[in-house]
Amino acid sequence: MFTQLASDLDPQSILVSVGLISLVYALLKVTRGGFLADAPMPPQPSWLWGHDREVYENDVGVSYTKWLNQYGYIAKIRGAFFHPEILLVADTKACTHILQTHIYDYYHSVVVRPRIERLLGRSLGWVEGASEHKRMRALVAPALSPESIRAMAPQIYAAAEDARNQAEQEIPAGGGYQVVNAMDLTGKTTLDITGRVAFDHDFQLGQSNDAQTILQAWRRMVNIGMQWKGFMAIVLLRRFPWLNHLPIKSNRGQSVVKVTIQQGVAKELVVRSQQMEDPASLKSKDLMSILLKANAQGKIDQQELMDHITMFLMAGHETTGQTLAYTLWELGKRPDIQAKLREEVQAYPGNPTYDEIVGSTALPYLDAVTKEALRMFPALPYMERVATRDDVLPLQTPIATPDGRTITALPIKKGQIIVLPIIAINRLDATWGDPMNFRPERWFEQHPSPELLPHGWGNTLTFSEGPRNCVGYRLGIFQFKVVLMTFMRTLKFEDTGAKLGHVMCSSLQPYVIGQRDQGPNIPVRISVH
Ligand code: HEM
Repeated sequence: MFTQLASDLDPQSILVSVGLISLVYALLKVTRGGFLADAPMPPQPSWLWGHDREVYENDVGVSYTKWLNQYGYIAKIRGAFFHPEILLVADTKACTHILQTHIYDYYHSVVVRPRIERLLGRSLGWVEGASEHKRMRALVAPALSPESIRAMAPQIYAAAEDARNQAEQEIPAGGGYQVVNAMDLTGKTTLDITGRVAFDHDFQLGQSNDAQTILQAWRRMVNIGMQWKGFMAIVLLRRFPWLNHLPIKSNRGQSVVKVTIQQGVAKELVVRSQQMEDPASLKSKDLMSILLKANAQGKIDQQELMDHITMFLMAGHETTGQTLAYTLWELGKRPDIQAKLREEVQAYPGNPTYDEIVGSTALPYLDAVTKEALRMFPALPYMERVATRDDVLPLQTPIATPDGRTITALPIKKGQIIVLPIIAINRLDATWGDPMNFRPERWFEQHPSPELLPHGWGNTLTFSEGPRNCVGYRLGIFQFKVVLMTFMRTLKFEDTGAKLGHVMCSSLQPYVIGQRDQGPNIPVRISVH
């Protein structure tokens, strides 16, 4: 009966009772003020929503960027329902402290971790603690090394060319054009690449049943998360983590993608492995061989195998596909940049190797467009952590306290929630000058303040930094460049005039303003050049 009752509840219907509970909570327990007194706070938070509602109602990152521009590289905000203060950290030294030197003292927060588990399982993005994390990372990292990506290159080029040819065939002949959702085009291309290079699985350019089921399940989940109830779910789960364990609809809905993958393509891969003569002797360094071998040797059980497949299928394609879609949109709005990029890639003879394409010398403008796209549109716009012990954050840029002192370090308490707003860090005025301008040329210039630049790839925080940075960043960048180059050679992208809004729903999600209920969409006009 309890299960039935709980499953009928959605975040909106429990709002009133939760409001009352949180009021009692607030009266019984001092949950704010005090420890973060030295950090500046934007004025006038709502008594019930704190600053959370403003963050949600603005475009992704806009409020964080505004506050950090205003107060320096540290600020604190109030969370909804009397949540203890949340610390926003953009200071480079503090980021490095959290993400590199003290990484294992900062766990994914109570909102993030159970969500990752429901979405993708107990794989690398979920695991905590030095020894388990290092074990999983050491298991999969060889599949994503430069050596492995060199071996994948022909398949990545083949998949990109197949996707481009298919797109060309769908364009009406005789100088016609088609309006497509760039998210669909790039999403199925990167899913196809991930299937081929990591799992030796053919998603038939997004047309196979497996591909359709996975893409549709993800889209349904994102559509729900993009609505008001998605915001409510996040603030409620953060305030009342025990809600994570209730079988409410919004929690169960997040498992659909994982279940779809694990009952479909992952199961099929496992069955295939059971038919192999001796998986323990597999020599290949592709992800599937590494996982099957580890399973056959008893190093990982079948559930862990399934969870790694799920994590890598989704993390491997969704992030890169999204950034590519945003790039096609920007290039549609900026024909001058598109023409310059096309000129460079068309002049390049043949397909560059991994080593030629990965640096900035063989195709410098492609490299600059890639860095600019990843700076402006980080697929994961925020990271949220919780301190597992009392700590002191060192600061690169001293901050002025509300009582007029200047401090160079900020003490924090165990349990402190910290948001590392990647998208805001990548768009700060003081660091980037004209951050909202898509300007690849900036990557040929001297950045104004090197000590203020993040320490992650390309001086951005897009792939995070340190021992838990994105393990697939080399593959992400390589497939991004290959697909963009392949499309640019013969396809032309133009603006449709649609105005986009952006929302955080597990990752950065675009929608056409006025059509948010229709889900992620970046309409672009596509023709043969
Ligand atoms: C443009 C593409 C990509 C972006 C922007 C991106 C971004 C990120 C970020 C910011 C993190 C850190 C998240 C956190 O700590 O909360 C991360 C972790 C991760 N990424 Fe990526 N990623 C991309 C592509 C990929 C690809 C292609 C793969 C796999 C083939 C991948 C697999 C992972 C995994 C497994 C982790 C967890 C690493 C760990 O905890 O040790 N990502 N990614």
